[in-house]
Amino acid sequence: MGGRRTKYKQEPPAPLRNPNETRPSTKRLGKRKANVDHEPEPSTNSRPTKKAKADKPSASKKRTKDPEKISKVKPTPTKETSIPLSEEGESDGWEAASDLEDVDGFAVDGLDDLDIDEDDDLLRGVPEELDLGSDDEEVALFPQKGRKSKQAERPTKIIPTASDEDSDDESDDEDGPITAKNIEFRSRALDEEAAREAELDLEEMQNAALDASDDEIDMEGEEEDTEAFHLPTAEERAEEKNHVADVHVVQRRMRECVRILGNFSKLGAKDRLRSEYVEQLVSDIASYYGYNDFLAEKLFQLFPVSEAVEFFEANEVSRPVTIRTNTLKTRRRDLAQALINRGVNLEPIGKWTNVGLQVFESSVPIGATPEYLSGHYMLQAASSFLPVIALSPQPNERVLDMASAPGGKTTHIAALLQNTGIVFANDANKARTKSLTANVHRLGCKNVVICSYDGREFPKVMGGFDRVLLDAPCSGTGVISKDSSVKVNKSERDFHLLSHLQKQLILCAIDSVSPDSKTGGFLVYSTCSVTVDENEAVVDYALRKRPNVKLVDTGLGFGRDGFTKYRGKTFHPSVKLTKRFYPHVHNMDGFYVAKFKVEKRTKIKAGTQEAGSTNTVDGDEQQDVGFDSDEDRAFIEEGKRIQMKAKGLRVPHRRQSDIAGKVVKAAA
Ligand SMILES: C[S@@+](CC[C@H](N)C(=O)[O-])C[C@H]1O[C@@H](n2cnc3c(N)ncnc32)[C@H](O)[C@@H]1O
Repeated sequence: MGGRRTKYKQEPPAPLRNPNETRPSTKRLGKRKANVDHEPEPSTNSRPTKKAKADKPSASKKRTKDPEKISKVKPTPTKETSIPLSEEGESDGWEAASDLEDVDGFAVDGLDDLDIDEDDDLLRGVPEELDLGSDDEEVALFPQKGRKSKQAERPTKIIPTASDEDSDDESDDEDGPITAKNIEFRSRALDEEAAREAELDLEEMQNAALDASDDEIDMEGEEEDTEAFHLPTAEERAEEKNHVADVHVVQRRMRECVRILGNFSKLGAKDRLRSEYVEQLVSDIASYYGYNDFLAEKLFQLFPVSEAVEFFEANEVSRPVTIRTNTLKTRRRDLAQALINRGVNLEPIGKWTNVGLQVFESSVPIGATPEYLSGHYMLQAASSFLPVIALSPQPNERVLDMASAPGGKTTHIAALLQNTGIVFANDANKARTKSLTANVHRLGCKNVVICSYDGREFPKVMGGFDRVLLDAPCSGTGVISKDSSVKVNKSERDFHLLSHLQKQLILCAIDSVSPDSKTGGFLVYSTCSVTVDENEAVVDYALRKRPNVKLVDTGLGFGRDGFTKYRGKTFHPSVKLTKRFYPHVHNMDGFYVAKFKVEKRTKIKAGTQEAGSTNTVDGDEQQDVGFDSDEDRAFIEEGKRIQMKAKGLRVPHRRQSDIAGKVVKAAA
């Protein structure tokens, strides 16, 4: 039996890059699909699963068949054809490009109460990345080819489609192009595929027990390898930092650390601590994938050891290009047919959406087709459909999209409202509302009012909404494959400031929802970040500050449950109802979605409420968001300090220990 030891010995070193060299891009779009409907359990074993093995033949079959499929309709793009998104290879006529230029404007407009002053680079820096986050139309402008990562080779399908499996139904040729006639059939086939996947999952779970006993056997032989592996001492690590690390050495060391940490009591060197292996692994991950040490560690902590590596690997690969059918103008089957006729190879995304299409290859610029220009679809990341599906707006409702530019979700809401009711699409960054306006017009949304307030001004500006979406400004740690600058430009302080802003915004969003709504009374909070500070911690804070809200099921049907415990913090048990999405599990951007039901405020007896809470009055009266608890003091003081400085007043020096202590406490 080939144990792990044998596998590692036989495995030739994978092609590696020098971490100090520019990393060749691994981006190649739309080639891989995976299964969101049946998400795999976190892998703790690097060997291919049985399910994965079973998937392989159909995956390779698909690769060989796709070009033929296209050639029936249009000149065949080569297998290496990337997906042009516009004539020039960038977003021509596509607002996302201008969004990037708007970034500075956003920094000033969006966060001016949040301590922006001239020499506070960090505060300027934070928002610059925020809007790169879940901007829907920023789907990989330049699909590139290059090193195919381990993640890209994973055969697990994340977005299942009918044509991945042969159909028994001879009335529909799954290898043929999607037509108006067969698209219904193929959607049905997705359900069947999902059922088959469920069976495979079950089988895989049953086999896991057998695999575990195999591992025991493998481990015995592996001990020899452990002897050969030397974990550098602190001095050796310091010395190594002075040189360019050999990537082969780094890669082997990462593999060894993962393996040893998987069974530390047996494989760990007797004179070394587990934490030393972890420290080495995090440091190697940071240098190998190009993260700063702080962020590498922060992200590493979210997962079991071997899964963490999968997450980092997945961030090196582009997510599939996906589009959302604008049902105000067309139907998915008609859009699919129109694009197929233009030489686009596409398929429905998965059963969880009836408007999404995944684009595999295209011989035309997907961001400049006549269908695109006439608003038949939005280029939109699959993850970005999720908050609106969770929001589930109903016709004739009054909806607030509190941070809406460039409008991927606003236009989706407008479509679900079928152009009835009203959507207030707000964004603090005035410059970014240009692209929002353009998208609203292009998609033919007639029920949208665009405004530009700081979200923290709601509900003073207006309230009483049936539903509110807060797709919050965030660090973008879920979209690193789109914006790799996040890897190096986020510090601890960024996360504290962001988390604080998100906490302020979520309270304002809650207070903007009408508890008297006949049809709604819901808030959806989402981010394109995977950190707990920006997600569960914010949601938990809202639950504590607003006893009139409760979390409800998102209705999404997939995704990992939110953390209820994390690194010594305990959140409300209902935080489990919130959902996390990961690139390495769902093959979509990292994302977080929470759905709240807002109830009527009740009178709470004096003394039972934290200072700063607003939930002390009956009726409609909306009060200011209180931020006077201990938790907020550090931020308030920091804000005052910066405001004084901006006014030219003499500011007392910031005591380092004070700031670090208070801010860390506040964020805890
Ligand atoms: C993640 S993006 C929103 C993407 C958008 N929902 C979509 O689907 O296209 C976050 C947005 O929040 C905006 N923003 C930042 N701070 C804000 C604030 N205090 N109030 C309102 N909007 C804010 C940014 O300008 C940015 O456009």
